[in-house]
Amino acid sequence: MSIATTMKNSTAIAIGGFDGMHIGHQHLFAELGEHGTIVVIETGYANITPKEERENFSHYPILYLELDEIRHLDGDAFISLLKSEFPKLKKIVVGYDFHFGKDRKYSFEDLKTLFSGEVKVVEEVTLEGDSIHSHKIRAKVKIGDIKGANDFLGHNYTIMGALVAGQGIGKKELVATINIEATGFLTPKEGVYVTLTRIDDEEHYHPSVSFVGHRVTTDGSFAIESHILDGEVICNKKARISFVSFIRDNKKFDSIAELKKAIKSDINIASQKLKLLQL
Ligand SMILES: Cc1cc2nc3c(=O)[nH]c(=O)nc-3n(C[C@H](O)[C@H](O)[C@H](O)COP(=O)(O)O)c2cc1C
Ligand SMILES: Nc1ncnc2c1ncn2[C@@H]1O[C@H](COP(=O)(O)OP(=O)(O)O)[C@@H](O)[C@H]1O
Repeated sequence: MSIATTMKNSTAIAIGGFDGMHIGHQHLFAELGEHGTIVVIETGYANITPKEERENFSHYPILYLELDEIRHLDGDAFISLLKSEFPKLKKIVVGYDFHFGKDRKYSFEDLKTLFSGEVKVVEEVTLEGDSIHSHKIRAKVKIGDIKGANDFLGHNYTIMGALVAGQGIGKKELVATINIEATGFLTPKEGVYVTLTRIDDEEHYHPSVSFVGHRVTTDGSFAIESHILDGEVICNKKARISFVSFIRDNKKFDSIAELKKAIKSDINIASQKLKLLQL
C-alpha cells in the first residue's frame, strides 16, 4: 500500500513538532494503534531530527504541515483540515502541553470541544523527575552531555551528512578519517566522541571515534570527522555518525606528534567503551 493510501486510511494521528522523536514523543506514538499517522508541524527549528530524519525513529507514516501555512487557521478550520487529510479520523493524540493556533491560543481542552472523536492527552513524560523536551536535549548536546541527551532521546543522537574532502594530512600523518558536512543538524560541543558510524547505505554501524570542531592544531577550519576502528573502509557519498559518549575537549597541540599521541589514546578509550557496550 502506498504511504498516501495508508495515511488516508488512518484512524488515529499524533500532532506536534516531534524534533528528536524522544521518549516523550514515543509515548504518544504508543497510543496510535494499527492505523496511525504522525502529523509534524514544521516550525523550521528542528535540528535534532531535521526533516525526514524523523522517519528513522518510527514506523508510522509522517505528514508534514508547515507552521506558516496553518498558523492563521482557527480551531474549526484546523480540525476541518485534519478531517480532509484523514477522512476516517477517530482519535487525536497530543501531549499535556500541546497548543495550536495563533499565539498558541488553543489547548487540548479546546481540541476536546472542537473534535467529535476521541482526544487522548498523554501525561507529562519525565526521566528521574525531569520533563523530557527537545529544547533540553539541544542544551545537552551543546554542552557535550551526549549521555544525558541519549537518555532523553531513547536512542543515540545521530547526524548525517555528505562526504567532503579533508585536508589530506589525516591518512598520511595521523589516522584516516571520513569528513562530513552535516547541514541542518545541531553541532555537538567541540571535542572528541565515542561514536558509531554508518557508511553510505550500509546496514550496519562501525565502531568509531569522531572529532567535531575547529582543527586548531592544523589549519583551523571546522570539521566533523570519523575514524573507523574496525579496518579500512571506503565511503563514497555520505555517512551517519551516532554519538555514544564524550571523550575530551578540542585542544591545540604543539606538534602533530602530540596530536597523534592524543588520537591514539582517544582510539583506545573508544575501543574499550564500545567493546564494553557489546557485552
Ligand atoms: C580522534 C581525533 C581527535 C582529534 N583531536 C583533535 C584535537 O584535539 N585538536 C585538533 O586540532 N584536531 C584534532 N583532530 C583533527 C585533526 O586535526 C585532523 O584529523 C587532522 O587535521 C587531519 O585532517 P584531515 O582529515 O582533514 O586531513 C582530531 C581528529 C581525530 C580523528
Ligand atoms: N515530555 C513529554 N511528555 C508528554 N508529552 C510530550 C512531552 N514532550 C512533548 N510532548 C507532546 O508531544 C507532541 C510534540 O511536542 P513538541 O512540542 O514537538 O515536543 P518538545 O516539547 O519536546 O519540543 C505534543 O503533543 C506535546 O504535547
